Amino acid sequence: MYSKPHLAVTLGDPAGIGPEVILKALADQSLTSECHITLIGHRKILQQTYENLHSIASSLAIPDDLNILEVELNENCHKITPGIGNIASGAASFAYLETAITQTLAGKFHAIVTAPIAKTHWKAAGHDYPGQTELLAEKPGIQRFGMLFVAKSPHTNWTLRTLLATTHIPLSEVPKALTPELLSLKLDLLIECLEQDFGIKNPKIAVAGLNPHSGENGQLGTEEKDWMIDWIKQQSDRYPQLQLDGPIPPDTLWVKPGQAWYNSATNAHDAYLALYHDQGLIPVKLMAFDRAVNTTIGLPFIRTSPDHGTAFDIVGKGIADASSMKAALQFAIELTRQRLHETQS
Ligand SMILES: NC(=O)c1ccc[n+]([C@@H]2O[C@H](COP(=O)([O-])OP(=O)(O)OC[C@H]3O[C@@H](n4cnc5c(N)ncnc54)[C@H](O)[C@@H]3O)[C@@H](O)[C@H]2O)c1
Ligand SMILES: N[C@H](C(=O)O)[C@H](O)COP(=O)(O)O
Repeated sequence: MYSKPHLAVTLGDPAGIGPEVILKALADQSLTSECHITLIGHRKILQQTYENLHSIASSLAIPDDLNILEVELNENCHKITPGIGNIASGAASFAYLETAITQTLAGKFHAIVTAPIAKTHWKAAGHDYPGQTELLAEKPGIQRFGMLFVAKSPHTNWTLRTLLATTHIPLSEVPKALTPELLSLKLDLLIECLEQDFGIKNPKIAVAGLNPHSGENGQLGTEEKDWMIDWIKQQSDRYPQLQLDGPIPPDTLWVKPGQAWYNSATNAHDAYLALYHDQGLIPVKLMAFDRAVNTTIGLPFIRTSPDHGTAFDIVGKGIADASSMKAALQFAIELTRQRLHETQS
C-alpha cells in the first residue's frame, strides 16, 4: 500500500483567477478523493472568492472544508483587490510559493501545484524572477531544469510534450542564448524525464529550427548551418537508441502534432524541443489551452501548474475554466504515485 499523494497547492496571485480555479477544481470529489491537499495562502482570500462567486459560478468547494496553511505576511490582505494585481498581491504570491517550496523540501508534501502569478507584481514587490520556475529551481540549488508542457488529446488520447529550450527572455536574446551546451542540457533532461515519468525508453524527439525554413541553407539565417545540424548529428551518435529529427522548419514542425491531436498519431514524435517560448507555446495553447499542464523537470520534487495566467480581465465573473488546474492536480497525483511506487518497489 502506498500513502496518498499529499499536494501543496499555492493560491498564486490572490487578485487573479487562481483562487477561483482552485475552488472549482476542488469541488470535484473524484480528484480530491485521490489525494490530500494543503492550500498555501490565506483563507480570507478563498472566503472572499467564494462569497463573490457562489451565486454565479458552477460548483465551488467551501473554504471552511479545506485544509489551509496560512502564510504570514507583512503586507495586508485587505490591500488586495480582485482583478487588480499590485505589490501586495505580488508579495503574497511570492510568499505562498516560498512557503510551499520550504515545506516540500522539508518533506511535508510530495508535490507542489502552483496557481498562476504575475511576474510584473513579483517584480514590483522586489522579487525579480522571470517566473515561478526559476524560484522553484533556485531554492533547492538546481541549475539543470526545464519547462515542459504536457497535454493529452481528448480526441485521440495522444500526448503532446513540448520542452522549451529558452523561456522568459526577450526574443532578441534568443539566438545568443541558444548554444550546443544549452540544447544538450535540455535534451538530456528531456530523455531522462521521458523515461522516468512516461516510461518511454527509446523516444522519438523532434528539434525545431530557429529560422524560417530552418535557414534555407544559410540564406534565411545561419544558426542551423553554423552549428545546429552538426549538433543533431553528434547527439544522434551520443544516443544511438534515440530517433532525433531536426532542425525541422518551425512552421511545419507542428503539422504532425496537429494531426496526432485531432485525428491519429501517425508519425508524431514523443516530444518536441522548441527553441523559444512562443515557438513552443503557440501550438500548445492553440490545441490545448483548456488542458495543458506546465511541469518543471529536473527538480528534487514534483511541480505542476495550469498553462494559463492570472487572467485579471475575467476575475469575479465566475467564468474561469478550471480544466487546466484540474489537469495539473491530476498530473501531480499520477507523478507522485509513480515515484512512490518506484521508491517502494
Ligand atoms: N504559470 C504562471 O504563473 C503563468 C502562466 C502564464 C502567464 N502568467 C502571467 O499571467 C499574467 C497574464 O498573462 P496573459 O494575459 O498573457 O495570459 P492569461 O492566460 O492570464 O490570459 C490570456 C487570455 O486567456 C483568458 N484566460 C486565461 N485563463 C483562463 C481560464 N482558466 N478560463 C477562461 N479564460 C482564461 C484570459 O481571460 C485572457 O483573455 C502575466 O503576468 C503572466 O506573466 C503566469
Ligand atoms: N511560460 C509559461 C506560460 O506561458 O504558461 C508560464 O509563464 C510559466 O511560468 P512559471 O515559470 O511561473 O511557471
